[in-house]
Amino acid sequence: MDNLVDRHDAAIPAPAAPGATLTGATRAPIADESLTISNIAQGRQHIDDIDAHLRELLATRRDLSQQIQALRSAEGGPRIEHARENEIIAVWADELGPRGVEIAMAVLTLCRGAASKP
Ligand SMILES: C=C(O[C@@H]1C=C(C(=O)O)C=C[C@H]1O)C(=O)O
Repeated sequence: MDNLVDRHDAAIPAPAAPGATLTGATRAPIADESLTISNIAQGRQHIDDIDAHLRELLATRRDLSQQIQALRSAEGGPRIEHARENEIIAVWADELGPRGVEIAMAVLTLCRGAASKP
């Protein structure tokens, strides 16, 4: 996968090539770093790093989601599975409340496109 940390111009990058394997984190987990800051610029650098990490995770999540959707479609199933999505949304809601629901919905829309009308 591209080095997304240096791609501040990028929106959500293209998914990894089909068949690409997950090799784990490419940098030290942010949680291991000291997040005590001594100035605004340093705090903003941490935030930029976290945002880049989030975008990288989202690209990987979207790729996995699209593979699952393709496998289900190939078996004649629906692309979208509402029961599974409700489980995901509930976890985000438990952790973060109404804003968690909004984030979960945005993540799902990113990963599976717009839900078709019933
Ligand atoms: C990835 C899946 O397919 C769709 C996408 C989901 C997702 O991006 O999390 C969840 C449910 C489905 O609507 C799945 O069923 O797990």
